[in-house]
Amino acid sequence: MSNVIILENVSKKFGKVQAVNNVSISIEKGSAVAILGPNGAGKTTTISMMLGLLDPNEGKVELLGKSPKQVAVRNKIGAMLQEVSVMDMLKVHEVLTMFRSYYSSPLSMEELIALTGLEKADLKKKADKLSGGQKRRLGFAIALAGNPDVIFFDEPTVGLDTTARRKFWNKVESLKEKGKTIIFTTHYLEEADDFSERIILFNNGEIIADGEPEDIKRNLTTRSVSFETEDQDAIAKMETVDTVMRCYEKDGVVYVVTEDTDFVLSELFRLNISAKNIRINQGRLDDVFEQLTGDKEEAEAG
Ligand SMILES: Nc1ncnc2c1ncn2[C@@H]1O[C@H](COP(=O)(O)OP(=O)(O)OP(=O)(O)O)[C@@H](O)[C@H]1O
Repeated sequence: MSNVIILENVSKKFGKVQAVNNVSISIEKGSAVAILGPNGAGKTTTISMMLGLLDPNEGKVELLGKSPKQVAVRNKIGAMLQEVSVMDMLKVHEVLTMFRSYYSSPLSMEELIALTGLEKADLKKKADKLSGGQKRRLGFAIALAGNPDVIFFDEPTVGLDTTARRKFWNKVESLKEKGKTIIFTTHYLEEADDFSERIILFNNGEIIADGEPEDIKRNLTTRSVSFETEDQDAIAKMETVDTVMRCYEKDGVVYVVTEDTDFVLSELFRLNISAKNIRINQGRLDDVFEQLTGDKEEAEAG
């Protein structure tokens, strides 16, 4: 399969801040990729370089085999970025007509409405009179105006309620089915897990994990054995077991964090700890994320 985006050893500095550090990424045509990471990890900077909106200090960026700045490339991409500034005095249908005119084979107004969930009544409103959710839909429609092959979304669902979020992702699913390549950043791990087949996890300007959501979860999260027990010494006993990383109690349940849940289970029986409701828990990606954010805050606090 061909790559639509290639970043080779790309770095970007803002003054002394190393926003992106020696990042290499190839993205295949037709894939849906989530760029995930805590605040300030370098996600927006990376997307901006993919789009040719920022120049890297080092490294090479190719979009559809060319420089992202070429008009022929721009004609085939669409982007919904965090700050949408549209001409406020214009009505929604005027904004869309204007954007459609920039492209050689734009989507029809009807298709744009159907794909983005804009209501017919919204079209007559002035852009600055739209609600937050409606503005997002307009941003979405602007991104799709040129019927792009590659679509970028930078935190597209921030501030949307659950229903609006679900509707947005249903629409994105339909774009995926049409074979579009989709790249999005998000803070919502659930979204990355549900709507991408690949997660690229950023931290401090570097890629710290890249793979299928399942693999990322398996590799980055730790598993645990949990159980309920009357045994007051259960934690002390389990802490002596090989492979156990830590033990703690929460809401009356003892958690034993380990990479080898089979071994911990056998030790639980060997040590004669009377336990009920025994479970094996796959760690959650949210925990990894919280840990990364926590590490960063600790580092910043000195
Ligand atoms: N124009 C700029 N000038 C100076 N520093 C910048 C600029 N843009 C980004 N940075 C810095 O570069 C780093 C990466 O920022 P970036 O916006 O790429 O992160 P992010 O992962 O998108 O974060 P968020 O999730 O908060 O949007 C941060 O330390 C940020 O403060």
